[in-house]
Amino acid sequence: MSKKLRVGILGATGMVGQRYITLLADHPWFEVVLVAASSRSAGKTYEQAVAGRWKMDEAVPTAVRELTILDVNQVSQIAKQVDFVFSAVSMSKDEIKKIEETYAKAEVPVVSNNSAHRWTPDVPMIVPEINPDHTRIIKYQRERLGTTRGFIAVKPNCSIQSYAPALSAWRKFEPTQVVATTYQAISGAGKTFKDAPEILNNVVPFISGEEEKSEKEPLKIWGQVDDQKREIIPATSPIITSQCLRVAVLYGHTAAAFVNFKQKPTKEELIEALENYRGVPQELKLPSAPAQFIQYLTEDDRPQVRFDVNFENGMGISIGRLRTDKIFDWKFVGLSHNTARGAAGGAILCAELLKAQGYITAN
Ligand SMILES: N[C@@H](CC=O)C(=O)O
Repeated sequence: MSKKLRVGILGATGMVGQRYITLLADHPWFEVVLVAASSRSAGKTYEQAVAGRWKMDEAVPTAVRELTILDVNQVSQIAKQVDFVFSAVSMSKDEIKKIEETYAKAEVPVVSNNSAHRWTPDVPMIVPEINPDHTRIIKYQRERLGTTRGFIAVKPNCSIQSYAPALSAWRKFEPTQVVATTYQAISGAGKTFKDAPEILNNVVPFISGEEEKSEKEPLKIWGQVDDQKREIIPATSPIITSQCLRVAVLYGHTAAAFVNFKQKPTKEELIEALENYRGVPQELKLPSAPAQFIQYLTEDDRPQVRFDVNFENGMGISIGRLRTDKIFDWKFVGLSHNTARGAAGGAILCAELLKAQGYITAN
């Protein structure tokens, strides 16, 4: 068996960092050898640093308990010890942009959960089933950064994962207009019910920056690599408008969506397109790839967070309630796991794709 790639987690103590740690505990290709966080946690063991703030159901994996946390700003020291890093650092957007680029320039591939670089034109924003070919922009990014190994790749916001996969499966029917209302879990804000008592018996109709991300990010994912401009040119349709609400759910973002199409597909055609949607992760059988990317549920009261959020270990998308509408052509409800597919799990699948394509290698 070939040696595992050495991974560092930047921002290892936060909720997304903790999810990386648990999802990577028995990963066949990657081994967490380094954990980094802010200077407040640096010098502590991982177990000490997360004591009293560990939010996962699983115990802290034995292999990382005794790792000493490094300061994320110790870039050259960290660069020597890893083959690549996952970034879930919590800083201002400008600081994140800068530190992720510093790692890339230190020849460390960075797979990021943060939004800071999502609109950097030569940074691919990847959902491996949808736009695996966008990774070819990395050669231009490396030329700009002056690197041979280092680069930045990002995953999109968790809010889009409940409806963008269905719209991707339906691209051939040319969606023109989409309304998507999301009902987002509190873990998306890094909280549990213990930290967020204000959400009980409540719906909060505002999540900062979320609606813009929900409307724009799918367009970059459906865009094209322009070899002349050396950037990814976003698609111009469909027009998406969205409202994002925080609800009293721990894990699972639900979307209620309406769609108009240029072509006029039947319900059977739409369901068939969902169920047969396969991508490179399924073809290559990447370790975190769901066998079935999208399931269609026929029961009137599904998808439900309680029953469906863990479909395919939280890496599959559940769609249901597809029906015609008085104003739009079709409406449907979608559900995705926001910290698995929507955050750390999506980034791990992205890193698996990058390894399979030869962009992440042993240093
Ligand atoms: N911003 C999201 C998290 C997704 O990445 C949320 O607040 O739910």
